[in-house]
Amino acid sequence: MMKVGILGATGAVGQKFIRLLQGHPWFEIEALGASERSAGKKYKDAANWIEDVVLPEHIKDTIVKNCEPGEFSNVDFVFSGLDSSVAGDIEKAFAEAGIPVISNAKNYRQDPTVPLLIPEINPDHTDLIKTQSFSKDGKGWIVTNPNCVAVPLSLALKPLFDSFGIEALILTTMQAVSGAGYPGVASLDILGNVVPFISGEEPKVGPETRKLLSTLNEDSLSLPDFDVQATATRVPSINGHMISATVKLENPPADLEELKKAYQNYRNPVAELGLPFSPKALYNLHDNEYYPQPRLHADWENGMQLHLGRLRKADVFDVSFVAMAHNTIRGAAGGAILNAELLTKKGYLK
Ligand SMILES: NC(=O)C1=CN([C@@H]2O[C@H](COP(=O)(O)OP(=O)(O)OC[C@H]3O[C@@H](n4cnc5c(N)ncnc54)[C@H](OP(=O)(O)O)[C@@H]3O)[C@@H](O)[C@H]2O)C=CC1
Ligand SMILES: N[C@@H](CC(=O)OP(=O)(O)O)C(=O)O
Repeated sequence: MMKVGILGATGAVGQKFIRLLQGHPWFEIEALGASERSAGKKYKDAANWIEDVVLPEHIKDTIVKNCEPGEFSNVDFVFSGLDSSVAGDIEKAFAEAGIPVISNAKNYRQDPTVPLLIPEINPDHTDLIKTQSFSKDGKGWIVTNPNCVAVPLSLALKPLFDSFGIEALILTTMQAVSGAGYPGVASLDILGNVVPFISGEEPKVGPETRKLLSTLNEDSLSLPDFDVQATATRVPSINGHMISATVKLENPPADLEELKKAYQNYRNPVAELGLPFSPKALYNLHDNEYYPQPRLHADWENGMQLHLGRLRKADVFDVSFVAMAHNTIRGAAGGAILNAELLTKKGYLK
């Protein structure tokens, strides 16, 4: 068993890590960290537990630590669910101290030496770790998972990108309230309502999607140059970010059957590795035109599946679809755990 620490353990994503790591066959929680507001307290007193399962007994009385590397000397690596206002400095300090960091925060996603990782899309990007110089002995490094919209979007685009090439896309997101953390969006803003803007969200979607779909040559990435126009909205669903997208392709398919085949024939590059958090079926192609729906489908395959619906030839551009995935599982903590599993199989974590 590897011993793991969780930075930002009291937050929405930190709590999801605690929940998802219960009974994990390879990783066990050794240490929990948060701000100085929480440090020194028992976890049950520091965190406002919002998961819909009982707070695990052995976590309740664990004393929360400050997020300082010296307090995490017993761990093999840390997951970070830190607020991005502090994640940059803290994650760097851990990597410099020789502790690998598997992060959810946005701070290092565009660093050219840091893998922005989705195992089913770009598992070879893990080799960028060798180009990092956080710690002299190479033991400390950072790997990030993408924004919770870039995750379902890139998964939905990958088979299209490989089969037909992408020229441009236009998308609108419908993002669940859990994406804003806790307490998040004020109830008077979101109940019975839609808010047509999420601060800072739209500019991340294009660059992260292009990095995920880039090719690793030697020790640097060569990025595709398709344009992305995103509109990010907040809707009153609890979990599951939905995206409506229309895509212009370089070589459009002849018909809908050829389009569907691109998904059906997509070879998941990590399918054979036996990673515990891998969904059995990566893509769920819904034929029912009323699906996918966040409330019905976000939890399928333990929240790790990508749901696709309304797949059709478009009137404007070439292809339209709706994509949906669980934002705090596939788009955050679950995605990070899957990343750690891949990094274990590849020998980066031991
Ligand atoms: N929610 C989502 O769907 C997704 C979130 N993310 C990213 O994950 C991260 C966490 O998000 P979320 O859980 O929603 O945020 P929360 O606000 O719920 O949690 C933030 C965490 O950071 C800790 N923290 C804040 N300030 C400090 C500090 N100065 N030193 C140490 N720890 C500190 C908090 O501790 P304390 O309780 O003591 O204040 C808390 O544990 C963010 O970077 C977010 O952008 C990524 C993908 C999806
Ligand atoms: N901004 C996302 C959640 C998030 O934290 O994104 P990022 O990890 O890119 O900061 C949302 O509101 O749904």
